[in-house]
Amino acid sequence: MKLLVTGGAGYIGSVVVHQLLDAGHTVEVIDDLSTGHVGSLPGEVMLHKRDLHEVGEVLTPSAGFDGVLHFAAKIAAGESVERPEIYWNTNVGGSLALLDAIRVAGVQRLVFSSTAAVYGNPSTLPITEQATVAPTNPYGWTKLAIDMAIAHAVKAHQLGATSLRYFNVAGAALDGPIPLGECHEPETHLIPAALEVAAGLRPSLRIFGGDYPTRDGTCVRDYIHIEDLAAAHLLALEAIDPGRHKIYNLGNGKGFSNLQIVDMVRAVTGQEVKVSPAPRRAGDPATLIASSVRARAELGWVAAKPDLASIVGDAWTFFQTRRIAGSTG
Ligand SMILES: NC(=O)c1ccc[n+]([C@@H]2O[C@H](COP(=O)([O-])OP(=O)(O)OC[C@H]3O[C@@H](n4cnc5c(N)ncnc54)[C@H](O)[C@@H]3O)[C@@H](O)[C@H]2O)c1
Ligand SMILES: O=c1ccn([C@@H]2O[C@H](COP(=O)(O)OP(=O)(O)O[C@H]3O[C@H](CO)[C@@H](O)[C@H](O)[C@H]3O)[C@@H](O)[C@H]2O)c(=O)[nH]1
Repeated sequence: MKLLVTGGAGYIGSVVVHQLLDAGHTVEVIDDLSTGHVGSLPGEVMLHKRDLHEVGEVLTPSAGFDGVLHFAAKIAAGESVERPEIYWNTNVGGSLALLDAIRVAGVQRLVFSSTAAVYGNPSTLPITEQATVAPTNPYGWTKLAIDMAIAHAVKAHQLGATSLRYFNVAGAALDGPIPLGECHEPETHLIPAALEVAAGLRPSLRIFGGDYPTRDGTCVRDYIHIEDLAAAHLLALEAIDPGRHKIYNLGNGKGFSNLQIVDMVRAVTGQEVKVSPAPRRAGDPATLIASSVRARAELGWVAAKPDLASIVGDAWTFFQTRRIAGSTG
C-alpha cells in the first residue's frame, strides 16, 4: 500500500514507519518536526515538513494514498492541563483537517493513535474497550473528541478506521539500521526522565503524588514495548473494514507503580536514582491497566516483549547509544 504517516518522525511513528517499510509498503511522512527528528527516517521516505493543518496539500485526490496512520499530536497529559488550547488546536483541529482530506481524497483506511487517557479513573480493572470514557485531562478529551469525529466520518463516508488506545509506551527499537527510541526535550515521561537521573543528567526525579489509592501511594501504569505496539498498527491496517470503526486497548495487563519503575531503572542501570516527593500532577489518573483481550482475539496481536526489565533495558541501551553518537535522532 501507499501510506501517509502523520507524525512519522516522532518516537512511535518512526518505529511504525520502519516496520511498514520492512513489510513492503511505500511510506510518505507529514511532520512539522516540532518534537520529531528527521534522522529517525530512512532516506527513502519522503518527508513533507508541514503542519498537520496543511495535510490537504499532501493528501490530495491525485496522490494515490491507500491509507493513513495518524500519530501527529501534542502528547503530554500534564502540559495539557496548563495549555489546553494548544491541545485542542493541534490534536482536534489538525485531525479534522486530516479527516477532511481523507474524505476529499477518498482514502479508505485510517489507523489512529488514541490513548488510555480517554478512560480517566476506571471503575474496574483491567480496562476493556467497553469501559466508561471519562478523561481527567484535556489531552484525553481531545483524543476522545477525535475518536468521536472518526466514528461519525466512518458512518457517513464508508471510511474504515481503527483507534488504537495505547497505554504507556516505552523501550526502543534497536535492531534496525537506525536505533529508534524516545528522545524528547525536555523528557516528561517517567522512564526516560528516570534514565536521565541514572545518567547524572538530572539531580533527582520528582515523583508526582504519594497519596494515590495504590499499593505504595504512587500512580500505576501499564508499560508496553514500542516494537509490540508498532506491530499492532500493521495488523490493524490489514484488518480494516470499510464502514467500521474498531477500537483496541494495547497494554500488557500488568501495572507498575512509579516507585516500582524507579526500582527497575536502578536495577537495569546499576545506578542510584534519587527521588524527591512532589505534589500530584494535575490530571493524572491513579491507575491505568489494559485488557488487550480484544486485540489478541480479533487482530491476533501478541506481545513479544512484555517484561518490564526488557522494556527498561532497551530504553537504557538506546539512551546510551544516543549519548555516545551525540545524535538527537
Ligand atoms: N508515548 C505514549 O506513551 C503514548 C501513549 C498513548 C498515545 N500516544 C499517542 O501516540 C502518538 C505519537 O506519540 P509519540 O510518543 O511518538 O510522540 P512524539 O512527540 O514523539 O511524536 C509526535 C510527532 O508528531 C509531530 N507533530 C506534532 N504536532 C504536529 C503538527 N501540528 N503538525 C505536524 N506534525 C506534528 C511531531 O513533530 C512528532 O514527530 C500521539 O498521537 C500520542 O498522543 C502516545
Ligand atoms: O518526572 C516524572 C514524570 C512522570 N511521573 C509520573 O509517572 C506517571 C506516568 O507519567 P508519564 O510517563 O508522563 O505518562 P502518562 O501521563 O501516564 O501518559 C502517557 O501514557 C498515556 C496512556 O496511559 C498516554 O496517553 C500519554 O500520551 C503518555 O504521555 C504519572 O503518574 C506521572 O505523574 C513522575 O512522577 N515524574
